Amino acid sequence: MDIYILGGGAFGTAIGNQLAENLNNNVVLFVRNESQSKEVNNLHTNKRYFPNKKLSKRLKATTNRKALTEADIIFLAIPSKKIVDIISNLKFFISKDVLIVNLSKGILKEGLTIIDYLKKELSTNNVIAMKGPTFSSELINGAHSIFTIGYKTREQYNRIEKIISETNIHVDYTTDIIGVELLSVLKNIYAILIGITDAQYNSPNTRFMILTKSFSEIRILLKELGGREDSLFLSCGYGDVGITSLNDLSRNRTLGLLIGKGFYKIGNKKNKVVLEGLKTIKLINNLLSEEVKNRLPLFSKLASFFENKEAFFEIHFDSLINKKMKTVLTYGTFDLLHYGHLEILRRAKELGDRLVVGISTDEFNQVKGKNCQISYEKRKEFLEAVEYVDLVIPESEWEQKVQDVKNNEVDVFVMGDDWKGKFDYLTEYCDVVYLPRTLGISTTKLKSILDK
Ligand SMILES: NC(=O)C1=CN([C@@H]2O[C@H](COP(=O)(O)OP(=O)(O)OC[C@H]3O[C@@H](n4cnc5c(N)ncnc54)[C@H](OP(=O)(O)O)[C@@H]3O)[C@@H](O)[C@H]2O)C=CC1
Ligand SMILES: O=C(CO)COP(=O)(O)O
Repeated sequence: MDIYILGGGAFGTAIGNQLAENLNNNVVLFVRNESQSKEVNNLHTNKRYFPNKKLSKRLKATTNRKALTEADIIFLAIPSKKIVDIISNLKFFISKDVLIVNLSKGILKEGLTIIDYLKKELSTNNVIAMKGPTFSSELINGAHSIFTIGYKTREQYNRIEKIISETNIHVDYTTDIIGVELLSVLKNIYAILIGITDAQYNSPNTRFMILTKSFSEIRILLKELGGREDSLFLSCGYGDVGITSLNDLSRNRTLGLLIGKGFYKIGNKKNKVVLEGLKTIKLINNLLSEEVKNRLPLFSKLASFFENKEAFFEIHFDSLINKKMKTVLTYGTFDLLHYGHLEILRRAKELGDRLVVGISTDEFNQVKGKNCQISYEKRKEFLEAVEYVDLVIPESEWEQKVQDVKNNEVDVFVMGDDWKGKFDYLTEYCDVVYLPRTLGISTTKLKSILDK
């Protein structure tokens, strides 16, 4: 298999050297500097990145763009901010059949993933992600290391499986390519935060408190930005967040340590080190609504620190961490449960941590003149099976709401906006929110379809 690696820096060299262990792989680093190419080919070293390392004699290098036309697989091991320039310069030498593997841990302007950019720019779907808890300095020394492959077709996965045999590279895999891309970006952001925390507190208790909260925020971000929650359990998730946040080999964590100790000046244009996390905070922040940001106190604090060029990063534990548990209350009949119901329950739950749902009893429905298809007991069972719902209580009369709010220590009362204004009297006891209804679906509509 002919493998070309764009980038002969630390990571490109490390992974190339390891892939060269497999005698069926012809591995070539594509570099921009002729003297570096000669050094790799003749002296089998790349001293700028690994001063003490002799590389495999089987690892080659080139500066010749035409050579890329021979590739079966091309790996991208270049900083994300350079990708657009480099690919637009090389795209005429990259054939449609080649498998492109993105190793770079960043996103592009307007939140475009590198994968989506490559697909569009190279007019191909043959693009996959490969990210893991893998420091170059470890990989170059042959440490057993794992990556998550974010792929779409079996053929793509097979090709990777083939080239990693006989090496110390291992893989887990998912079809959630976007999740793999996002996690590789988010882990850098939170590694900066853990670095700051360690510099300021040097306390395992505090570190793991912030790390636990970081995982909760990463989970929210992953879901909001289109990834799958279960990808967090792969090596690109817990693995990469862990290695980058907790190890001083990480550049992002080191940046956090410098900020925490007061050494880092925001806006330092002279920096040559690849700091993917720094660039991505703003890009991710621009993608989020205010409602989502409110659920991400750690991320929001970091974003405002960089945006406002604050002099000192301070963790206000009371506001950042000791967020009081919020209870949300809503009411309904929930007859013939449908996706409009699920939508309102999901959005209600997002306003707090615990969702209580009052459902009208069969007797109360009679008072209201409502004809229900499903009994109270069955409707209760349905609702209890919904993951957003924590408690179901009976609603037997109109007047019970104030008492329910008090009994359940409710912070937010939520109803669909068809009730707008009707429950404003509850603002004396809690916040009152009217959520827009989901268009195109209602129980009335379902009943009329069933009647026909
Ligand atoms: N998938 C994974 O598990 C991992 C991925 N990474 C990612 O890999 C990427 C590269 O990181 P790393 O190797 O550590 O960084 P390095 O700084 O060590 O290397 C960067 C490479 O990119 C090249 N480069 C930079 N600018 C240009 C340009 N304008 N034109 C052509 N080449 C350029 C450099 O060339 P030159 O030497 O000539 O300056 C160098 O070869 C990052 O996105 C990083 O996040 C890192 C670790 C693990
Ligand atoms: O991605 C990495 C380890 O998996 C390297 O992290 P840094 O870029 O923070 O050094």
